Amino acid sequence: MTASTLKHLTEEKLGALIAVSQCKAPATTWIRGAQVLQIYTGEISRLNVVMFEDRIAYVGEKEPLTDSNTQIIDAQEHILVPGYIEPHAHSFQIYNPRSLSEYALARGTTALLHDNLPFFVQLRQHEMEGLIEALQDMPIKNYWWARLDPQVGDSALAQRFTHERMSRMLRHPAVLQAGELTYWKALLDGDPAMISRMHQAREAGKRIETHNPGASVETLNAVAAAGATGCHESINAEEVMRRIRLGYYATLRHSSIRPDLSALVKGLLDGGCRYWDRIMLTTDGSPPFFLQSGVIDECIRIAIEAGLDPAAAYRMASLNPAVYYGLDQDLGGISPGRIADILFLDDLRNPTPVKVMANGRIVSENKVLTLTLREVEWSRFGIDALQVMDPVVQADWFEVCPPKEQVPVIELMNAVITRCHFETLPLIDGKVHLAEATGYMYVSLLHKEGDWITTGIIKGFGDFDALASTYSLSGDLLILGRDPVQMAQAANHILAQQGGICMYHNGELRFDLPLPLLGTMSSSDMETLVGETAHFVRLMRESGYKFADPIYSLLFLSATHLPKVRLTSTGVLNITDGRILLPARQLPPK
Ligand SMILES: Nc1ncnc2[nH]cnc12
Repeated sequence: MTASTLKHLTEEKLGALIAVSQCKAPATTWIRGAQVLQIYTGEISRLNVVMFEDRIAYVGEKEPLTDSNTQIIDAQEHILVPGYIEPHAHSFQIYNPRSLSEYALARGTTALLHDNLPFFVQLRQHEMEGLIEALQDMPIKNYWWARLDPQVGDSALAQRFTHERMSRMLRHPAVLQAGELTYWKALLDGDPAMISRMHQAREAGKRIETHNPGASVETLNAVAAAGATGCHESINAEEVMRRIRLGYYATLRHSSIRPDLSALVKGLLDGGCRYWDRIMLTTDGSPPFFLQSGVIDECIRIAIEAGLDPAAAYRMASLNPAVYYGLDQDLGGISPGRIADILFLDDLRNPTPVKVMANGRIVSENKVLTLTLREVEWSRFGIDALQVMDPVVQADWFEVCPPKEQVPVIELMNAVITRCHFETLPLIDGKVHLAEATGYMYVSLLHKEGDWITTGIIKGFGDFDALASTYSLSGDLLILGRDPVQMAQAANHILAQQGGICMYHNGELRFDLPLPLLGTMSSSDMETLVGETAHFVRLMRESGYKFADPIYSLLFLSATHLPKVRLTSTGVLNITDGRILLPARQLPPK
C-alpha cells in the first residue's frame, strides 16, 4: 500500500505548520477576511484562515507573514464552511466511484465513504485493494465500507466473504466501517460466521453500520449489543430518537426511494430534539437523475428549509461524520491542523459552494471542477465488461408454468417493496398467457452465464413490451415485459453489448444505456447520466410505472434483504418464510 487518503503529515510539515501559525514562516495561502462558520460553536466571525500547503495553520484575527509566493484569496464576500462528508455512498448506481467523486467534489462534498459490495463480490482481493488505492491521493477523500454479507440469496457470492478476506478489508486504513449489515437476522439468530465478522470489525476498531428498517427497540438493542454503531434506516422522528437513545448515530436520508429528510427534521424539531450531534446526512446511493440538484449540499439545503438552525445542518454534514469516523483531527472543521477542505458560500442558506478548496487548492468554481481527477484504469482491477453468455435467449425461456392453478404474482408496492398474491390468470397448455391480462408482465432473472433462469409474473411495474437490464444486485439479467419475443430481443441486445439497460417497444429499441463496467456502471460523466436516467424515468412513467425510482426497482428485484418476494438463483423466493414459490429452471449446457 503506497497511496493514502490523507496527504502524509511529515515532521517537517508539522514544524512548518507551527512556524506559519506563529508568523515565523510565510503562509502558502491566506484566505483574507471571510466570515467563518465556526463549526464547533456555531458562531460566525470575520477571520483570517492561513495555510501551509494542504493544512490549516492558523484561524484568527492576526494577519500572517507572507512572501511573494503566498497566495492571497480575498474572501470578504464569502462565508466559509468545512467540506461536506457523504458517509453512505453506493457508488455503483449507473455512475462509478470516480464519476461520483467528480460530481460530488464540484458541489462541496470533499469526502465520500463508498460501499464495496459489487466490487468485493466480483473482484479478487488484490483487485479490490488496487481499486481502493487508485482512488486515493485525490483532492476528494475516498473512504470505503466493508460489507459483511452479499445481500442476495446466492451461495456462490456468500462464499466470497472468507475470514481472511474480511480481515484484510477490515484492517485496510481506507476502510472506515463494516456493513451495512443487512443479514442482521442471521446475526441475531446466532450465526457463527456473522458473529465472527462483527467481532473482526470490532477488533479492527471500525464502526459498524446496520440496516434495520422498522426495527423495534428490542431488535436495535440486540444489534447494538453485537457492535453496531450507526443506522440510516429511520423513517420518522421517533425512529431517529430510538437509535440515538441506544447509542447509535442516526443518518437521515434524502434519497430517491426515501426522500425523508425534510419530514425527519420537522418531526425532530416538533418533538423538541436537542441532540443533533449524533446525526449525519446522506443521499444513500441515489441514481444520477436524483442528484441533479446536488449531493450533500442539497441535503443541507433541505434541512435548513425544514427549519433547522443552519449551524446544526452544516455540522451534521461535516463535524459529526468526522467525529464518528475518528477523523476530526484532520477533517470536519476549519481549524488549525486540519486539512484545508474549505467551501466558499455566497449565503449560509445556500450550501452549494461558489468555490471549493480541497487539500488547500481551489478545485471547483460554480459547480465546475477546475482540475481533472486522475483517471482510473478500471480493467487493471478486473472492472470490465460483464462476462456473459452468448446472445441466444429464446422467447420460450420466459414461460411461467405454475404448479397449481393459482399463480404467485409479485406486486410492486413501491419502488422497492413487493408482496405476493396468488391469482387466477389465463393458462394455455399449463403456461400463463398474458395477452389479455392488462397490468401484468413476465419477469425473469437470467443467470449471466446462462446456467439457470427464474421466471415469474409481476404487476405494478407498468405495462411495456420489453426491458432488459444487467443492472441488478445479483449481477444477473433482469428481463421484464409483456412480449416474450421482444424480451428475448432486449436480453440479446444487452448480452451482445455485455451490459446495460434497454427497452423495446413495438419492435423498436426505445432506450439503450450501455453499462460497460461490471454491467452496473457507465463510464460517462455524471451530467450525461443525469440526462440519460431522467429520460429513462420519463419513459417508464409513460409506460405506467408509478413509483419514485424504476432504477432501484431493477436493482432490488434480486436483493434478498427486502420484503417480501424476490427473484433468486433458486427461484421466486418468499422472503418471509424462505419458501420457493416458483423454482428456477436449469438451462441446457452451452
Ligand atoms: N442496501 C443497499 N444496497 C445497494 N444499494 C443500495 N442503495 C440503498 N440501499 C442499498
